Amino acid sequence: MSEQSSNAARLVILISGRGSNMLSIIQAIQEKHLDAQIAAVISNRPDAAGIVSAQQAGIDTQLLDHKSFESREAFDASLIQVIDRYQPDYVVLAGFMRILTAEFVAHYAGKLINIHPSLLPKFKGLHTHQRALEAGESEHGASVHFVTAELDDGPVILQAKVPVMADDSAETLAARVLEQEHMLYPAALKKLIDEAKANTP
Ligand SMILES: Nc1nc2c(c(=O)[nH]1)N[C@@H](CN(C=O)c1ccc(C(=O)N[C@@H](CCC(=O)O)C(=O)O)cc1)CN2
Ligand SMILES: NCC(=O)N[C@@H]1O[C@H](COP(=O)([O-])[O-])[C@@H](O)[C@H]1O
Repeated sequence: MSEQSSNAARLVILISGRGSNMLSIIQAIQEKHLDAQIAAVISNRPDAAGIVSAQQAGIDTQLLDHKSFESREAFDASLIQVIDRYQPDYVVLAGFMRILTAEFVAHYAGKLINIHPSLLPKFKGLHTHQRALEAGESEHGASVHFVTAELDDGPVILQAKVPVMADDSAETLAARVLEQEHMLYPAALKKLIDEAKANTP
């Protein structure tokens, strides 16, 4: 990774799959659109392709397989121990597919964010694109929000909208939304980081 400023925001990114949103953040940092550094990328799935991508970018990676733990609480407690080694300013969920416990959320209150593929508060949860089509929505999109114990219910930081086309499938709509996500997440992080700097004496 290229050098960042000495006070660059430290990010730990959590993924479960390909990590395309993680890659958009890496690119924004490399192109100096985002004054941040990625301290680590952590996945709950051994097969997450994004882990290889992060390693190729020279970023420290950790695997914490949730299936190796007897409970959600035990997984989350172990995840906190791993994350806290890096002392992040923000914990960034990027295609991370585990519901986090209230204890985990409270531990990172105000610094835990997620990107969700819908215009919250519409379509919380999974299968958002199919649900938007079934609801006859004329527009759809993605939201970056603070994570709370309640699923996909936290304060929205930034949103991006796309039109729903008459011949859209869930796949074509998802692709249009994902294209916007890749601009939205770096923009949302920049907003948070700039606001934090403005509020720092
Ligand atoms: N407490 C919270 N945890 C998480 C939030 C949140 O807002 N509050 N956001 C999600 C991200 N997410 C949608 O944006 C989401 C992720 C996962 C699931 C889900 O049902 N997961 C299942 C397992 C699914 C799988 O492994 O494929 C589960 O955890 O049992 C719903 C929404 C991240 N966490
Ligand atoms: N509930 C969380 C969720 O559905 N996240 C979604 O997973 C997709 C893959 O992300 P990725 O390519 O960054 O891994 C993205 O569309 C993201 O919004």
